[in-house]
Amino acid sequence: MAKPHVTLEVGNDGVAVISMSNPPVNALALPIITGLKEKFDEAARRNDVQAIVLTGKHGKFSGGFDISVMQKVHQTGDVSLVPDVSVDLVVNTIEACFAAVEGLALGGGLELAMGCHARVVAPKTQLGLPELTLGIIPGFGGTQRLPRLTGLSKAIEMMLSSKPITSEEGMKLGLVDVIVSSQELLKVSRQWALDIKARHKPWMRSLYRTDKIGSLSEARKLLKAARQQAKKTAPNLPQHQACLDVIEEGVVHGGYNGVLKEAKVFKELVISDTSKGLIHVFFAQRATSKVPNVTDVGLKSRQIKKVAVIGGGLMGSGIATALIMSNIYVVLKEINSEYLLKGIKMIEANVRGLVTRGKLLQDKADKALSMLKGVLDYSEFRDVDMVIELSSDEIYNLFIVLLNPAHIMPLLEIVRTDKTSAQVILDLMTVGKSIKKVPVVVGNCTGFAVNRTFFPYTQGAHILVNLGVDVFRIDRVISDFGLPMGPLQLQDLAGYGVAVAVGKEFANAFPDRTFLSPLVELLIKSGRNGKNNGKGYYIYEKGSKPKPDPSVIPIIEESRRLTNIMPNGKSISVTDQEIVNMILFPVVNEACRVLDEGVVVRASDLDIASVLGMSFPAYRGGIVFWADMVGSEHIYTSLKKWSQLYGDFFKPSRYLEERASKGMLLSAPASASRSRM
Ligand SMILES: C[C@H](O)CC(=O)SCCNC(=O)CCNC(=O)[C@H](O)C(C)(C)COP(=O)(O)OP(=O)(O)OC[C@H]1O[C@@H](n2cnc3c(N)ncnc32)[C@H](O)[C@@H]1OP(=O)(O)O
Repeated sequence: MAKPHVTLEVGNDGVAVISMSNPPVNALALPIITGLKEKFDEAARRNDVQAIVLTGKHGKFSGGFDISVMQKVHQTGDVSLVPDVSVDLVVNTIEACFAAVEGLALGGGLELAMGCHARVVAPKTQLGLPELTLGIIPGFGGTQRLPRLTGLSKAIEMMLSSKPITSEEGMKLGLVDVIVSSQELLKVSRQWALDIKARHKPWMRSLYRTDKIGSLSEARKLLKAARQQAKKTAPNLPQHQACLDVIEEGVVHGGYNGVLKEAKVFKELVISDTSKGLIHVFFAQRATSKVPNVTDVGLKSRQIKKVAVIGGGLMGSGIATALIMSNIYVVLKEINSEYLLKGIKMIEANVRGLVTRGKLLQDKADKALSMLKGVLDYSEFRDVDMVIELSSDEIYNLFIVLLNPAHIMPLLEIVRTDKTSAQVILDLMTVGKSIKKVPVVVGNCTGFAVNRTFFPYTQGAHILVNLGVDVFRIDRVISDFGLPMGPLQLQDLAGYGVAVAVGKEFANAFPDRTFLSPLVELLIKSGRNGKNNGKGYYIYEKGSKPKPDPSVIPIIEESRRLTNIMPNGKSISVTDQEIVNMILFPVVNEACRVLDEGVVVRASDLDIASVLGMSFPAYRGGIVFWADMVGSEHIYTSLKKWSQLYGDFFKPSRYLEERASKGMLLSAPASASRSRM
């Protein structure tokens, strides 16, 4: 592959076209930034250059600053690896040129384009500043220029949500000056550049505009509302408040001062734990697409247009929903018309639910439902490209595992056994991606990757409850840590039937480390079934948030009497941090076993599985990454202490012990010989 480079071509019209080339997305790698500086200098020196157009090769402007540079900063702690671009390049140099943009201009890419005098953009181009998803803020002047081009309110929305807009919306907002076809992009850009140079069109230095910012009091009102909103929606994410502070600096003290503050805050955030976690997740998610002996052996995935799904239960209908929504025909097979009708109704309800929640347009919903056909025999299977069998999967030595609800949960576990062909895995990965899931290839074991790793999660909570810790405190502490809800509320949500069935399965598979809590059975006996019947640890009423139910306390006390594990019959006293650790260190311990047995290809796959399958906070980088940040030695000594006090549930695994004693990262590659795949 060609190295990242920047070219300069000067036409007879006197326009220099500076092009960035770094496939696949023209990320602004260090050689690109150096190349840009050199080519701009060269263009400024040359007498034959009248005007400059900046563009990207391969149909894309730029996907932004090279994120791997920030990963290097995390590995080395050397923040000086991030070049000074915002003042040095954008303010001092690029402001004299014109951007010809197509495909995408994200992050630093859009910031370069905004630094230019005008933006000539191809249709359907994605324009956005997604930096906050990486734990940082825009660092090439974006926090200052976007509000000045689109208005403060829209700019705040774009940065805080990280969602891109299209060129068409950008045109309405003032971010885009003109939309032209991709074929005409360069021609029109050259003409614009010459027109502006000749003063036929006005010069626009976006950094110094004030017309869209509004009055200081209006701006402060907007920023205050955004701060309050961010406190609620992103309580553990420092970059949101920091971004608003930097925007405010520019509003109060002018764009240039805003740029200076932005550069300073960017460098502080880039070394934050949040950025480390989120950037790890960015690359970890992409690494799941690289599966040894599947994606590196020259195979091509087959096109899957029609899939037969056998079984229209909860899982089957969820999978069928996901498939039809991605334009894949589905033949849904059931054993009788009653079940078939039920399955179809469930799919219709899934699709309607998405329309009601504003996630799908009605015409797309109609189109999706038209791709579904229910059948009672196999005659329609003639021309299907794939059959997904949900009841007796073992026959095929292949499983796919989706967590409920299957059409919403983003993770797809593809379970590979020694008889599964690489081609089938590859085809499934492709289908998985086309139904907008993230496929992770895993080995076969009870619970597969996610449920196996997280089986101690609820059990740890039950031990704590039986040791006398308040149920609602446990849930609060875990949601403050960053999971969407605590383990007991999660149990309410899943229903107690699931808890009993899953509990039995794990008790059989791992009797040495299963804590048998009588609590769920007691709750069922008292007529509770969690959210399903409105009564669990919490009371569920339509339209209001779950409320802790004080009448559950006597049931919990009964459970404590039965288990009798409180030391001297007294509740243990623990800090909030200890609650987090007593629940999550056993999960890390199980993750170690999963790594040791080679159930996942690499540790970062388990991070992605935990983030997408359990909603483990992405800004903590996933379960293994978080554990390595905490340190294996601390986890090991804590577990060892608790195992002596409270039993084998906490007993450290061999893998953890070994790594802790050697001071090794848990994520360092495990020995290949133990792989289950
Ligand atoms: C100072 C500045 O303000 C700071 C910044 O600019 S930070 C960067 C901001 N930009 C972003 O966050 C965009 C990140 N990229 C993306 O969202 C997506 O890659 C995309 C929408 C551009 C393309 O998506 P898609 O077509 O699905 O391709 P995707 O698989 O994600 O990426 C293709 C390859 O490009 C790499 N890549 C994409 N953007 C990159 C970036 N900004 N830096 C480094 N590598 C990048 C990916 O890692 C992947 O590499 P791989 O093939 O080796 O795994």
